[in-house]
Amino acid sequence: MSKLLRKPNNNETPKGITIVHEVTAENSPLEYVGFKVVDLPAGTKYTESLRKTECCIVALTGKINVSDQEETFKNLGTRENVFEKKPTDSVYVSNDRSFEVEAASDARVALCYSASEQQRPTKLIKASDNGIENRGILNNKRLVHNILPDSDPSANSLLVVEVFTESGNWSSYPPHKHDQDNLPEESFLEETYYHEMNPNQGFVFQRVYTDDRSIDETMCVEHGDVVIVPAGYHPVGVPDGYTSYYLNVMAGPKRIWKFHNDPAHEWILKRS
Ligand SMILES: O=C[C@H](O)[C@@H](O)[C@H](O)CC(=O)O
Repeated sequence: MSKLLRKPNNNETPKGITIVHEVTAENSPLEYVGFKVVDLPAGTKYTESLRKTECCIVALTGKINVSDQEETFKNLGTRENVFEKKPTDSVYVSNDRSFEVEAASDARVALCYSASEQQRPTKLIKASDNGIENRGILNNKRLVHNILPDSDPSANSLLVVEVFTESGNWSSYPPHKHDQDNLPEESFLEETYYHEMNPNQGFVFQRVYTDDRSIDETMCVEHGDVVIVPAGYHPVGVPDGYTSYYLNVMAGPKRIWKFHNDPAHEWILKRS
């Protein structure tokens, strides 16, 4: 199995909380991005103290209350299933702060991390704050919810976005990359994909490849899997009959999303 593909670990804690995924600098090739998926049964609490990292807490499904020990945001979350395709609520918590996530119902939460030195205010990112985009044409149409885009100055290095791709369509397509710290041409952002499928027995194909093919992995990605993108192009193809969801976390030396399309496939954009 590709080293870029992570199956759910489902590590249960004594409190009954399940750490579904945990991607760190220690267990991955990533230096800037960290990622967790946590399942919280109703009534349980997950707490964490951040050091020099910032975190965007995304209420993937269910209802949660989030506190940073100074403010409490109650009744967050808008959906029981991501495929309701409603934007959801998130909370940005900066470095050197602690937070608590309390499950008001059974909940699945994504914790999106990146390096941060300059502490910023905690911020509720309401579902209605998400920038909505219908991106692409023909068979590369997708729905994008910009949760924490580079146009939002709330964070130091973190970018968070979720994408829905319908049956028979491609996304992150034409293939693009952002693995060079070479602005204004391109920015360097590592990336993680957290995937869900509807129906959940489905799969997508995701390829991660570099120009020199030093990385060239084509993966069959299933419901609940994570794909790690340290570098390279990273297109996703969705088989007929299924809908794909993924949550992206990106971070790098500069908080700008400036990607470079694979020249071999950029002609795709010229069709009407
Ligand atoms: O670089 C960003 C990620 O690849 C996705 O968020 C991608 O941009 C989604 C898309 O445009 O299909």
